[in-house]
Amino acid sequence: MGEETLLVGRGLTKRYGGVTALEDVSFELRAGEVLGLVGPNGAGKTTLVDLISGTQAATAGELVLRGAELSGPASRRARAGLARTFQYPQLALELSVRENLLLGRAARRHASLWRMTVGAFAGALRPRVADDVRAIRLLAEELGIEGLDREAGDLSLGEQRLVEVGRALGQDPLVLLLDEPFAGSDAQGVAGIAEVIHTVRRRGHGVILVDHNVDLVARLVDRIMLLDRGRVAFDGEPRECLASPQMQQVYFGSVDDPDVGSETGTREAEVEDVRS
Ligand SMILES: Nc1ncnc2c1ncn2[C@@H]1O[C@H](COP(=O)(O)OP(=O)(O)OP(=O)(O)O)[C@@H](O)[C@H]1O
Repeated sequence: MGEETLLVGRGLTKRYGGVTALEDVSFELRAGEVLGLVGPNGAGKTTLVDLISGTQAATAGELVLRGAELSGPASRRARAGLARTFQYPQLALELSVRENLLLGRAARRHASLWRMTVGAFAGALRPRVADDVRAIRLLAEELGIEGLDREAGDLSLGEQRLVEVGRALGQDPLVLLLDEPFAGSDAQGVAGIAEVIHTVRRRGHGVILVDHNVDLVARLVDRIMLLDRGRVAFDGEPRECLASPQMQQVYFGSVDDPDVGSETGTREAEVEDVRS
């Protein structure tokens, strides 16, 4: 793991009217690091991912990516090196798997879908298309994505997730934000997504992985940040996090129950069982 600081968040706060979704959250993601973000429903995990990706504007706080302020709309942040997936995959359902993956390759180069469309019509993309198509064939092989000509709308939820994660990897992100990527995935999907996480780490870039499955997260990440009601309850080594009183308190409301494993084991079984 590299020591270089990749992304810093300071004092991030988000209020929706009277609801405080996130309160004074600070964190650091180092180059080559995978940070797990866990916490019960409503803890603020998706809100944090939204604030980082620019999907939502922060009420307060700042973000710094490789020493430069990270701000503005999601498209600008994508060009700066951020890629994300959503809790509910957001593919262009009428396009093929190949075309969806191509969108990822193009997103880093173009300011917006609008400019991308104009660019495509103007022929600006043409010289790169052959390279992109080749790269996508390799990417699909690596992740176990089959049937590149299928319409995205015909895919199962798990397949859509894998394509969305593949599309995000195609952006060659400095920071990849994955919001519950395993839900609805079968074993092959989980393996493909884990491969993406390892690839980003090997490149010396960073991943923030949100998931309910604490056990699975603990096996894939270098560090875990536990959120509880919008605040950071724990930030440290996965094993220490699993054994921490904060973990017991947040998930069970008691520090006496030592059996976090059985709870997370149940969730893992859900991942295995939800075949799509
Ligand atoms: N658009 C919104 N308007 C009002 N409140 C919101 C909005 N989005 C999120 N919230 C609230 O902010 C809090 C944090 O929500 P968030 O979705 O970030 O939690 P989460 O940890 O991702 O939960 P889950 O695991 O269920 O996805 C919750 O209380 C939620 O109801």
